[in-house]
Amino acid sequence: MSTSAVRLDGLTKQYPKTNKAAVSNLSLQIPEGAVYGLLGPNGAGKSTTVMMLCGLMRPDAGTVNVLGMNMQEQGTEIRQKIGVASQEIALFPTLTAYENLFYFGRMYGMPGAMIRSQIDKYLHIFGLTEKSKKIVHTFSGGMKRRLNLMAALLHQPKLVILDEPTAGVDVQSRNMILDFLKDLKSEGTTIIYSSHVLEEAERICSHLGIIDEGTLITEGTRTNIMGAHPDCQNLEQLFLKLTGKNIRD
Ligand SMILES: Nc1ncnc2c1ncn2[C@@H]1O[C@H](COP(=O)(O)OP(=O)(O)OP(=O)(O)O)[C@@H](O)[C@H]1O
Repeated sequence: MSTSAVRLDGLTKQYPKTNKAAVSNLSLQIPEGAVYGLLGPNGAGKSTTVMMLCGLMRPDAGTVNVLGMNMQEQGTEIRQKIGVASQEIALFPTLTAYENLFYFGRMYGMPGAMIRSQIDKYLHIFGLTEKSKKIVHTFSGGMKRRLNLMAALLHQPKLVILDEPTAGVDVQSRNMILDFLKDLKSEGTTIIYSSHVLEEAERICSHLGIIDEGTLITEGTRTNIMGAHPDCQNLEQLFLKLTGKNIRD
């Protein structure tokens, strides 16, 4: 039996001055080594779930267990072992690419020599070696997105959480990012991937969890979920079948 990289039990969160929980009694398990697509329409509760999973937000009820540790008791340790690339680019625009990455390396508590070798490795993988001394605010959307991802990976986390990792990038950058994620999975890293781009989820995710209105409506391996709905030819059809066609605002 595979072990879980993440286990959420009965997670509930309601924001102040709202009349409905954003996440309601949500339980899910993410096996080690999975690429887990956390999918759902706008306002479904994905970001709220991810923030609780990263220890950035405290649930009203329920427990978060990451890499065998309890978030309430070992939050600091967990945060050092995970990598998070948020949808909002979290870089210093007036620093160079290299300076940005070095800053993140220091934040993770890595020794200087290790930071430098990791930076060199990732600059090469993501095709940014030539741009390492350029100021980030001169970068294209695709370059910023790749750098944002590199900053989340520098310390070789066992669990990587990516929120819309290809938002605003061109086809080439997207392809590079998705190929890289496949390689990362083959090295045994667990990846949580939250996105609205279902073709990408279809391409890279081994497991899916679909949430709507704060509740998990289906979860499992992609093959099993698709197999249970033979009337759906692709993930988009399945998604619309399970979450409906009403527009969410
Ligand atoms: N700070 C907040 N205060 C009040 N309500 C919030 C806050 N943040 C989110 N919500 C509400 O909580 C619910 C879940 O939002 P959340 O951002 O988690 O969904 P999401 O699935 O990530 O959506 P999207 O795909 O649009 O990013 C929504 O109804 C949203 O309006």
